[in-house]
Amino acid sequence: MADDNTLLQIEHLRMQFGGLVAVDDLSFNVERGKITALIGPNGAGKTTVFNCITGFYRPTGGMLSLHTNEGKTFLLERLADYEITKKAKVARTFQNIRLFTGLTVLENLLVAQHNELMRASGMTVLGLFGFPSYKRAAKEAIKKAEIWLEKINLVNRADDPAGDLPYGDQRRLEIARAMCTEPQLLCLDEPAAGLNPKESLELNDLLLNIRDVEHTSVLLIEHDMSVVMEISDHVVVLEYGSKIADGTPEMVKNDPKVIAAYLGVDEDEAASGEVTSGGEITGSVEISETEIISADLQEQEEKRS
Ligand SMILES: Nc1ncnc2c1ncn2[C@@H]1O[C@H](COP(=O)(O)OP(=O)(O)OP(=O)(O)O)[C@@H](O)[C@H]1O
Repeated sequence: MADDNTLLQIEHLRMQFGGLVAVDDLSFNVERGKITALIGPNGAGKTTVFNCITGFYRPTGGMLSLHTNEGKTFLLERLADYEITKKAKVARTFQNIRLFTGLTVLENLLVAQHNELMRASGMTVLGLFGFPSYKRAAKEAIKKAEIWLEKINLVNRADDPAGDLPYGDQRRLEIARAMCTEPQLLCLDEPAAGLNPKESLELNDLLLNIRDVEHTSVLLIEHDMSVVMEISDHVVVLEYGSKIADGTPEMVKNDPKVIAAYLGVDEDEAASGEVTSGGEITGSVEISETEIISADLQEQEEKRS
């Protein structure tokens, strides 16, 4: 059910690749002004859901209704990817960083505003030189870039090539670049992948700022439980393409189905409180964040190398 607080309503989403059902009858809502995390073991279908939302894949079935803050509704499954970005105001980042590494940090933030600048130029070369609207838009673009440079603490590196930045700074720059397009929904695919604990904390601060100051809704795929449990308002858990849990971080963390999915044990075993990921017998079971985090760090290291 959607109400005024629902920004994105996903209903009975299905995505099939030949004989493989990657996402099966998935329904959940992304609330306006909240951080929603989509989690699940490798291959659960998380990135496929993102690809359906952002128009990279045309879903096999289901509806994706985006209700903008201005009261318009867009059926994303019927739009091309560029329309989803431009009209429905959905921005995304990818698992692998996709900055323009040869451009400076500032240029990366300005390129993101290219559409706005072209519109202000009247789409003509003359416009580029003469239109007052273009000059005004250019000034605003620089102002917006400066604001984001400050938010991500990179004012001093504005003129350096983006590719020279440390990994954590590149991740935050990519998010800032997406924010320069003024999205209503920001989709982040594993933003904490490969970050060290200090960089993870900086990422948390940035995402909380995006929610609380920019009032932008965030949907994030994340394996790093220190990020998910710390900043999410709502967590949806997928396993084999289906939803197995949907609730607050606290509810999800203690759900036997989720514990079983992560630890690779039976749900009954998980519910009985007798199994840990190391196979030891204990009196209580909860997803061990440190164990998941260390397993993820190992995986992230492998992805980076
Ligand atoms: N274009 C595609 N063609 C065929 N199969 C695909 C395609 N994209 C994804 N899949 C399959 O769909 C399933 C879900 O993949 P997906 O990448 O969505 O999982 P994920 O939860 O994001 O995994 P991870 O956490 O490892 O990134 C996998 O079995 C994957 O191999």
